Amino acid sequence: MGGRVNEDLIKERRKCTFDIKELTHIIDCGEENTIKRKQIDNYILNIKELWDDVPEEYLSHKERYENAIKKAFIVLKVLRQLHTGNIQITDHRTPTNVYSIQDGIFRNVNPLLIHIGLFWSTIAAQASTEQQAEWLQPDSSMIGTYVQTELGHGSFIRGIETTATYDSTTDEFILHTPRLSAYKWWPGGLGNTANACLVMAQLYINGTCHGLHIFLAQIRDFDTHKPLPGIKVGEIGPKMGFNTADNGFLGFDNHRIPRTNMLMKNVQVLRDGTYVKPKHDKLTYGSMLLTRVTLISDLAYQLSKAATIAVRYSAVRRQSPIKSNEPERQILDFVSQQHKLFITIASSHVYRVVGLWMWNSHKRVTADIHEGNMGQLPELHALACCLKAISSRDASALVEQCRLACGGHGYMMASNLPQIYAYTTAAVTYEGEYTVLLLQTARYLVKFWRLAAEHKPLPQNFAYFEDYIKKNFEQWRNSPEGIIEGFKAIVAGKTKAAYDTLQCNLRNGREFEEAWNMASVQLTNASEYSTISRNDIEALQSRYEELLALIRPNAVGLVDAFDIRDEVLCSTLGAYDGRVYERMMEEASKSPLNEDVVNESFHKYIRPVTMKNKL
Ligand SMILES: CCCCCCCC/C=C\CCCCCCCCCCCCCC(=O)SCCNC(=O)CCNC(=O)[C@H](O)C(C)(C)COP(=O)(O)OP(=O)(O)OC[C@H]1O[C@@H](n2cnc3c(N)ncnc32)[C@H](O)[C@@H]1OP(=O)(O)O
Ligand SMILES: Cc1cc2nc3c(=O)[nH]c(=O)nc-3n(C[C@H](O)[C@H](O)[C@H](O)COP(=O)(O)OP(=O)(O)OC[C@H]3O[C@@H](n4cnc5c(N)ncnc54)[C@H](O)[C@@H]3O)c2cc1C
Repeated sequence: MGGRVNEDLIKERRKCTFDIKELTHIIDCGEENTIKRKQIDNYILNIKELWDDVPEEYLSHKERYENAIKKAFIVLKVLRQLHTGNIQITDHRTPTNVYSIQDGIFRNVNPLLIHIGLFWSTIAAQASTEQQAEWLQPDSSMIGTYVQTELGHGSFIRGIETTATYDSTTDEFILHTPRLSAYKWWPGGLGNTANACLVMAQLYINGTCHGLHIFLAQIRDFDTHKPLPGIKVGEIGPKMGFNTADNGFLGFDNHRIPRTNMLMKNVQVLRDGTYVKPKHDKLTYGSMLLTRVTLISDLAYQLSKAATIAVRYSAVRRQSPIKSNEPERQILDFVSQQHKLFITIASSHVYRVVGLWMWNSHKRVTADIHEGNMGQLPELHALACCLKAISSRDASALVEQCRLACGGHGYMMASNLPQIYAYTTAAVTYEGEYTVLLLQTARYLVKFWRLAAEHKPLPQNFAYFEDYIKKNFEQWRNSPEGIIEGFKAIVAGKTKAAYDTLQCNLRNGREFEEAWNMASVQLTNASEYSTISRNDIEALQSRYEELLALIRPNAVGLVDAFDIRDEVLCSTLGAYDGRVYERMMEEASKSPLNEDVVNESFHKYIRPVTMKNKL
């Protein structure tokens, strides 16, 4: 759409006091990455077949999927060309995320997300060298997905009921779904797209259960795409979001696969049925760990999208004067609006930095695991659980806050904020539900509190537990370092309170698991345990208000620095030129309800009633 840039946005950009490009390079982890990202954006944006004339909200459930799958395979082809062509992507999961352009292409989810993001990466991480050589061919016919959750079990995966029973007479595993609750339910791409999958199932050898293992199973014919005999597969129906992802269900009726289809890098079943244990029995959960780490950066990116839309809109939107004799003000001038929006910008930066840090930690710990050293895995798991849980919860709350900050127009699908919210809030549940993951972190913290309480040696990371017990905490200091000390006190105080409740429940004769359940609200909530006083809180509050005023002139510059193209933002409210009302009117004109001046329902249903007595 042509036209001049909104005057208020022009003024905002002139006011900015820092170099926007420099911040973009920092966000991208270097100018080189910015250049690479822009090259890829331009390359993909020039593929005309990837862009729709009709907004996808007007398509049916079936049409949405068909449109998305058409685009997904164009994107897959591009990806393969990019990997072999002039523009090299070496590490597609880096938090700089050159893949962000897909948000614009799909306005929803790539139906091949799990194929690319989980299926291939699980094979790469958990299959033996020989299996990888066979399965990871660039021209493979396999379109796969990651099949773990069942109708009856998602969080408590030890409860999974699908079985893989070794038959040594034929050298095969028999995959079986014993009852309705054991049907696989949810995997992305399973409904219509995938012809293969990685299945999490309970391994049985000679009547002994060895727990959960991952198996590669073909489920549809590579040529006809019909389900193989013994496979019942389909799509689960419309959801709050993710409607282009054809999430599916799957049941096995004694479906046979070769023994060599169990992922055997860390654990093996030999020809005679001998079971060779892994070095750590949670290595099978490795894909969940990696996805939790990756998600932190993805959620930071979703926050930057929501902030960009809401800040630009707030600079363009004028409503109400502050003083009655003045003209109406940009809504960005209201301090309460700044509070809603600037925290979203800040949170995006926080989770971007933390996501990068976690990404590097994951790389380091994985390298250690390759060398046989599992020592850092529990800490990484505890951190990934907590950070995935809070980043998803914060991100969905803040995206919703940005939507509300755009008033009624934020409720329009054309603002794209409802879609970003639906996408973001799903992350609170998938890949480990919020509370369930927080309880994993609590379990880790309580373990170290017990050591502290028993005056046993603690790792350096937990020295602050000892400080808390010895009352070595400093008085509150109103500074970044002081705030960190305050948080340490809160964690220590909260862990102590939960631990004490746990001990009290145990003393009262409860079994540990029951006592844990009773303490679980305390184990997941945070309270104020620091030495902060009422005066300190008031000082912090006024410092915060001063900072809002300092950020205000740079607000548009800060979101411009995220450098998200209009084609990715897909928002009438958030486009770079700020021509909000023109874009809204243009989008409205695409509604099929505007095709006829008088809709035919008038003649069928309305007129017979309203004109009844007059005919
Ligand atoms: C150009 C365009 C291109 C487009 C291309 C697209 C490509 C995109 C690529 C990348 C972009 C990425 C963007 C990211 C977006 C991603 C979107 C994702 C979409 C949706 C995916 C959803 C997938 C799923 O949901 S899969 C299913 C996930 N399910 C879960 O997470 C289940 C949760 N439950 C559990 O994990 C477990 O049950 C549990 C951990 C809660 C408990 O397990 P348990 O009962 O076996 O254990 P215990 O509680 O008894 O604990 C025992 C012991 O083990 C430790 N433990 C547990 N887990 C782990 C672990 N993972 N690692 C290490 N240790 C572990 C635990 O701490 C205990 O230790 P103790 O010492 O205390 O005994
Ligand atoms: C959009 C989307 C995509 C998905 N994609 C995939 C996929 O590709 N592959 C796949 O395998 N799965 C997928 N899933 C499934 C997802 O991983 C699970 O839904 C998720 O792990 C939560 O499990 P659940 O549904 O069993 O929830 P539940 O565990 O039934 O949660 C319900 C409630 O019970 C509480 N609860 C459960 N256990 C405990 C406990 N021990 N202590 C305290 N409270 C507890 C929870 O906190 C929650 O409040 C997807 C889900 C969604 C929404």
